Amino acid sequence: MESALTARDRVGVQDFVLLENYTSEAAFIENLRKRFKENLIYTYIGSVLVSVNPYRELEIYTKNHMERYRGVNFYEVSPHIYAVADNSYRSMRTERKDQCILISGESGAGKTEASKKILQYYAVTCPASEQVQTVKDRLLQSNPVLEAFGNAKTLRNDNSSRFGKYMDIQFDFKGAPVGGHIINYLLEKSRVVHQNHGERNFHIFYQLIEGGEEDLLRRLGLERNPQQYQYLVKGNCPKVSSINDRSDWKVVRKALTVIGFNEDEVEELLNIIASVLHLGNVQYGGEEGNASITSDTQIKYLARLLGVNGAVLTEALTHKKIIAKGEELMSPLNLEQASSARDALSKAVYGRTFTWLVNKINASLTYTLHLLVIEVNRSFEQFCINYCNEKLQQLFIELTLKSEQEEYESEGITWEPVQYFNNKIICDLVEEKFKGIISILDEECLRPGDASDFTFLEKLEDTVGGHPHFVTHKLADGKTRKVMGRDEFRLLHYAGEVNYNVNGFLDKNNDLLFRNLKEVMCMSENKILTQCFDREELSDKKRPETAATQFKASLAKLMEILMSKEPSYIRCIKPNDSKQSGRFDEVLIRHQVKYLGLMENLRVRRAGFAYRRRYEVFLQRYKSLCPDTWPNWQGKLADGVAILVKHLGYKPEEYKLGRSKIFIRFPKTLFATEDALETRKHSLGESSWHSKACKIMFIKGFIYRHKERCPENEYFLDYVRYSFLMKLHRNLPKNVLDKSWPTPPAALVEASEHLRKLCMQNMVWNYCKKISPEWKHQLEQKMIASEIFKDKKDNYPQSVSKLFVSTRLNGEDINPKVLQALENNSLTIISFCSQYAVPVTKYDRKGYKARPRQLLLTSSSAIIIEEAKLKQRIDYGALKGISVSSLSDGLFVLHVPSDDNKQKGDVVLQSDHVIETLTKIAICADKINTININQGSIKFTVGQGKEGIIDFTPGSELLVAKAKNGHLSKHSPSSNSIS
Ligand SMILES: Nc1ncnc2c1ncn2[C@@H]1O[C@H](COP(=O)(O)OP(=O)(O)OP(=O)(O)O)[C@@H](O)[C@H]1O
Repeated sequence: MESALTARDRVGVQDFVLLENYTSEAAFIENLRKRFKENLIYTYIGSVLVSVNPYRELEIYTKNHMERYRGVNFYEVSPHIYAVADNSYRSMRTERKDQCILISGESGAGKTEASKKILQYYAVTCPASEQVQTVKDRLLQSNPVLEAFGNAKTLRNDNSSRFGKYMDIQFDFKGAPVGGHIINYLLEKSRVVHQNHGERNFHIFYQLIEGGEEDLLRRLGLERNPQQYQYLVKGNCPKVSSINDRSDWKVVRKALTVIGFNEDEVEELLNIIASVLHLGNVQYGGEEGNASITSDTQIKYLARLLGVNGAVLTEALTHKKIIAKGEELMSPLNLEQASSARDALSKAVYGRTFTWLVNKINASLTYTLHLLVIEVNRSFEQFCINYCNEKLQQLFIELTLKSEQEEYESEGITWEPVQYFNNKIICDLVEEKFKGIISILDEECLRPGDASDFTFLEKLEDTVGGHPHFVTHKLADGKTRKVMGRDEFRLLHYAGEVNYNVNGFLDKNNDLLFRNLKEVMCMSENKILTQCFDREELSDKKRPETAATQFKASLAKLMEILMSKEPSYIRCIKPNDSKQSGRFDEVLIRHQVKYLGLMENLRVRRAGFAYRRRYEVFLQRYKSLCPDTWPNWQGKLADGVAILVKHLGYKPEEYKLGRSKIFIRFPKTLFATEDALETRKHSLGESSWHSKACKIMFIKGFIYRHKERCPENEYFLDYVRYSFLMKLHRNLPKNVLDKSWPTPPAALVEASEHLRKLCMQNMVWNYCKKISPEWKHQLEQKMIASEIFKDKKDNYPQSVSKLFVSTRLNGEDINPKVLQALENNSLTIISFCSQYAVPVTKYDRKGYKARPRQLLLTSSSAIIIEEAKLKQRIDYGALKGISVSSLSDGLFVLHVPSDDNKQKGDVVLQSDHVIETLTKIAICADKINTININQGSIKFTVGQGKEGIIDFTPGSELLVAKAKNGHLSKHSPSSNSIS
């Protein structure tokens, strides 16, 4: 890390703990921005890796890069995901402690990509025997399969994981991966039956339809058209440009084989996928309260694909089994109930098959260490995920604090308490027994009577209504009420407020499948489904656990696992919502910095000291800065460091010496030391060269210096060349305007000139590469202004440093509404469009200032409005010319064609930004070469063929008067009078 400290102004700091102003969110974001601009997507907060999605392939994941990070200390190389992967792996091997890598961030932030990068790193760098190679292959191949069944296109991410997963990789004592395990949390099953506009169902459905061979589709009774399937048309988005379903199908099909699925299993799996599509097409008709299935085509396919009896399935899809007075009765379902029973079956079949698939993959391998937190935008799931985030944040802060505290303790440094927000209060609000939101939800789901989402909300108000982190519409103050629905509750999470709509909470929490549908599935002959629907479930009279309680229990288990491991963290950030590379949307990023708790993390990490290093590392790096430690320190390491920092003038409050490490409190102390080292390196380099050259024929070389290169002068000439290059290296021009260049020795004049040109080309190239489109446009306009006005108009030089403001006179984008309102002469519009307009003043023939006018520019014409009454449209194409004086005034004349009798004559205008205004008009009107810059006077047409003249005379103030000769006379400050 130290290697890049010198470039910190341009590329920011590689570790946020080195930010001087570490409590400032603005400084944090600025640092991210600087690095992102340079394609540096990774930055540390201590050992936490912050990663910003580049949305483009970067050349930083090659085998060479992997090699660079292998076995190297964190701080010796620039931040990278490979450093985290390698560090965890080495800690596991050397400290014999289980490791885990936690990856979090919102949808599309890059979690899946991050986990793949880690897997690839291990696959390439870990040792492997032949047997291990199989595990490695399976490990990598499980990804496309999991993604096909668990990922979908959402508005935020074309390949969004719709389940949370925890992967565990096991390594043997030699460090080779020998196995793994995946736990999946909360698959978003509702996606199987419904998708929001612009979103898709899980990828596998489209892959099968697009890529499946003809006879396979025939067997499954499927058509090659996703529009035919009710479960695939809801989002109205069957095709996605970034996804190739056909080739993905091939990848998945092959991967299934690699991870050990035989042909029969694949066949059964695809039967299930196809049957879900057929289920979606089951249509109901019949009278209200008595649903019947309108066509038996689907049932025929379903019976075959699911291996069930068609008639029994039909009955189960239209009836519900109830037990009255010990007798079983079949009660008909109405249309709505039947549709939701059908959808519940589809969700259960797909959800359980997914779990089966994950277990099957688990059986085929034995492997890793990370958690991906999904982000779902549906209320109940979002509630669960945010609860999970809240727990992870709690763990994160606790563990960071704990490890800081432990380090201080082991180093014998007094711990200074850190103020931080403890989110236990929010975790309790959600999970506490009897009193927490989950308990209240379960109670409503299980109690007899008419429980509904609304009674749940009321119960919440009664029970946790007074909690400082809980609000509902009823309990809120007036302001909050305006942004809350009556069917919502709001939680004040550590990361901010979130409103949850209670609709669907009870249903999703119950996640019930009618008993008779379960019975049908238990009778299935499909081998996968027989494992998914266990007959024992039918005899178990106990109610199955609710979804929230299951989730809470699995989270508790997860926390236990994580607590027992050494965690590493990767925090992923999404730079914009449009999946564009190079776009840094500050508002969105600030939200994530908050949501991920990064400032809190930095505060805790920076609480005491910004920087710490082991004595030997510190001494090795900086020993040349002190005569006592250079070239080698022979005594105790701690004493060497003490002498070194004393020599460097560190003040006592700037550092502490622990048992094996030095702790430096402020980044500026480290930076100053680093800068001193840079300077020292140059002088060291020169002096060693110098002494060598002196020893060998230096004087002789001097005497022969003007001769051709020969044995007598070669050392001398090399030395001269070396010192000139070193001098150049230290004094290179800083930017394209910096024309300084060290004087070369006679022998290097030509080479120096070549270098100077190369250096300039390079700077120009770099400058052009970094130029934004807006800045390019600005420069182009400035160039045109220079062509027109340089050395011709007195106030041109003052305009050079002032930026042209795009909103002042924007040639384009005039809102059509504005134009329309202008046609109607509506006054209010003037203020509305003021950002596009420049106030101008008209001078009438008597020389009085007339009422102010607005000049609006559009791409094809200018419109002049005078208090919204007078409207004149000047067509740029027809403009005869533009005249302006050579003095410093802002007066100018637009000459309009005299045969246009709608015009009242030429337009005389005044602008405070005359150079900018005229440049922009000249560009729009294509009149760059025909601007008349007049010395004495300008003629203009007044209308009906009459002429007026404006005389310009230099003066100390602006004055317009009607002179005796009838001309308008304008005293304009000359360039001399403007200081
Ligand atoms: N390091 C990276 N290099 C290049 N592109 C990336 C990188 N990380 C992410 N991306 C791009 O961003 C997209 C979204 O990333 P990814 O699927 O990993 O997000 P996610 O956080 O897992 O989202 P979700 O929670 O929705 O699953 C990827 O498909 C890829 O195009």
